[in-house]
Order: sequence, then structure tokens, then C-alpha cells
Amino acid sequence: MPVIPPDIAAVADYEPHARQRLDAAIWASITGGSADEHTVAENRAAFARIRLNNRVLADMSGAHTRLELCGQALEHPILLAPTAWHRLLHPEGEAATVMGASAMRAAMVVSAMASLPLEAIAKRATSPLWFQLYVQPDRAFTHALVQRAEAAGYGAIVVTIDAPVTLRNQEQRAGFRLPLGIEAVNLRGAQPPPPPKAAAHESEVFNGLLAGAATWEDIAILRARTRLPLLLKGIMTPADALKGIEIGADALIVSNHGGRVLDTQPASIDALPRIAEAVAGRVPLLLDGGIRRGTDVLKALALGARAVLVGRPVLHGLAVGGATGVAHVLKLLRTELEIAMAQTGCATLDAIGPEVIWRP
Ligand SMILES: Cc1cc2nc3c(=O)[nH]c(=O)nc-3n(C[C@H](O)[C@H](O)[C@H](O)COP(=O)(O)O)c2cc1C
Ligand SMILES: CCCCCCC(=O)C(=O)O
Repeated sequence: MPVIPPDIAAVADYEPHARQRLDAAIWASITGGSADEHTVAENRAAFARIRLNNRVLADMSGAHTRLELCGQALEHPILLAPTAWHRLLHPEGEAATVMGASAMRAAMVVSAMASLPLEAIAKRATSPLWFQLYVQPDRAFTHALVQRAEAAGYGAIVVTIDAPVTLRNQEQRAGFRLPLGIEAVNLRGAQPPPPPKAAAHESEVFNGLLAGAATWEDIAILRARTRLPLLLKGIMTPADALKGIEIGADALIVSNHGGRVLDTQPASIDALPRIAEAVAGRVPLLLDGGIRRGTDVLKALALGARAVLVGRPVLHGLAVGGATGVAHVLKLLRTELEIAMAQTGCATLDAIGPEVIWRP
């Protein structure tokens, strides 16, 4: 049984312990963002800028954090964001993560790039599991993968739409390579993308990397093919949010991919209010990027999100303490959320509204 280091009082305290345990290139790969990492920093800075109003003497009897989302009853609004290759961080990989998530009754979004078979992960789950999809250049394979997730009992499909190409300089400088024996096992057997047609002087982005990239047309096809709720992850503008609703998405995830895609995008929490205004309650919004405190969860809910997802802190917990570390990270966040609800006089998630945000 791994012991949680005694100096851990908040999720950020896991970070130095995880760094100590991990190879430097793996650390760079999970911590890093895109290019100069302005958006990574901004995701945190934006939460810190938002101020809260306290409310005193509220009746908190019967207080709870339960909610319903995409047809599923959840104990609390803190989900595990999809993240690739958990065996990089712990020998049991996603099997440990899902046990930690289940212990805290947290819904987990399993990455298309998971390092264990999606069926094996599902067998260990006792809390809701959703499957995250990257549309593969091999579309027949993509649709078969969705069917596998349906058959294994996943409760929703989350299509990530913001990362057809990325620029990860910290990862490149550290020379990150997947170690032998760790791979995205669920993508085995997909036809590789067509070889780049570009000659040396031509664009390897337009003629190579983007070959087979998804478009809105693919989302419409997926919508028609799955009976599961379909979520789009990577929405950062009202225009894309409205397009997603038009195409039949059941929920939208406001996300800049933890600052790992387009550097100098705004913080996801800063993008949320305008998207919430445009969406006007037609579909639920979720948010990720920089959630490190229960007060961050409360702020996201106050500004229009129904739930949040957490990325890196879960990976830090996994690296330090396996399933126990994951469960502890979730427990810390949930307890902090409950404290923040008590201090702002909100007995339920529905009671968390814009008035908890302090305005000058
Ligand atoms: C190491 C790592 C791997 C990730 N892998 C995926 C992935 O496979 N699919 C995906 O949609 N998002 C992926 N993401 C993005 C997360 O789902 C999420 O958007 C982001 O981590 C949220 O920000 P946070 O880390 O500040 O909580 C990854 C993020 C990290 C840090
Ligand atoms: C071309 C993008 C590959 C990304 C693999 C996993 C992921 O999403 C990440 O952020 O890392």
C-alpha cells in the first residue's frame, strides 16, 4: 500500500513528489504545454484573479454535491480528464487510475491513447466511464472503436476536436520518446495515415500532418452512428459552441487542452462566460484547464459550467501513490469544494450562481 507523503495538504503538493519519481523527459511531457506555455500559466493565473463573495449563517442542512449529467447520476462534479498513456506514470496504468476514481465515485474519461485496453479498464470501474475519441485517419477503424466502447459499457463518447496538430517545445527539448512496451493499445490495427506528400520545400503541416484530420462532417457522422451522448472537447469560442449544438452534441467541454495546443489562447475559465451566454442552457457545459482547488471548481460552476475535469493533478497522484494517490487527489478537491460551498452559502450545486463571484 503506497504511503501518501505526510507533507501533502493540497493537490499542488503532489507535483514536486511526482517530479522526483519520474524520468525528466516524461515529466516534461506531462507538465509541458504548447510553445512558450503562456496558456498553461494563464489557466492558473485566471482562476487566481477571480475573487469570491462569502455568505454567512446559511442553512446547510441536507447539503450535497450530487448532479445529473448526460443521463448519469454523479456524486460530485469533478471528473477525470482524458490523459494518454498512464503506464508512463505507474506500472498498473489506467487500471490504478480507474480504481482510484471509483473509490471516490468520480466519473473518468478514458483517453483514446490509454495504455491498457478499454475493456480491461471498464472491468475495474464501479463509477461512470466515458470514452474519449480522436478521430483517426482510418474512419472505419474510428467507428469500430466507438462500437467497442459502447459494447464495453462506456456511458458517453467525448470527441476531442482541438488537437489535430500540436507544438510541444518543452517535450521536444527534453527528447521525450514513448518507452518500449508503452503504446496506445486501443489504436493498434488502425491504417496509418497516408505518407506525407510534401517535398522538402513544401508544407509538412498542410500536406502531411493534417492528412485525414477530422472536420465537422465527421462529427455529424459520429452523431448519427452512436446512441451514446456525444460531447465535444476543445470548445473555446461561442461560434464553435453553437456549431456543436447545431450538429447535435449533447454537451460541450470548454477546454484549451491544458494549454497544450494553441499557445496564447485565453484561459478556459475566461472563455467560459461568453460561451455560456451564447449557449443559454441548451446543453450542459463542462470546463477543464487549471483546476487545482475546490474554489476553482466553485468558480467554474458559478460562471456557467455544470462540471469540471482535472488533468495533470490526477497524473501526479497516480505517479506518487497509484490508485490511492488518484483517490486522494479527488478527495482533496471534493472536500475543498464542499468547504467553498459552505463558505459561500451554497447547499447544492444549483445554488452556485454568479453572485458568488465578487465584482468591483
Ligand atoms: C499528459 C497529458 C496527456 C493528455 N492526453 C489527452 C488525451 O489523450 N486526450 C485528450 O482529449 N486530452 C488530453 N489531455 C488534455 C486533458 O484532457 C485536459 O484537457 C487538460 O489536462 C486539462 O488541464 P489541466 O491539466 O490543467 O487540468 C492531456 C493532458 C495532459 C497533461
Ligand atoms: C497530435 C496530438 C497527440 C496528443 C496525444 C495525447 C494528448 O492529447 C496530449 O495532450 O498529450
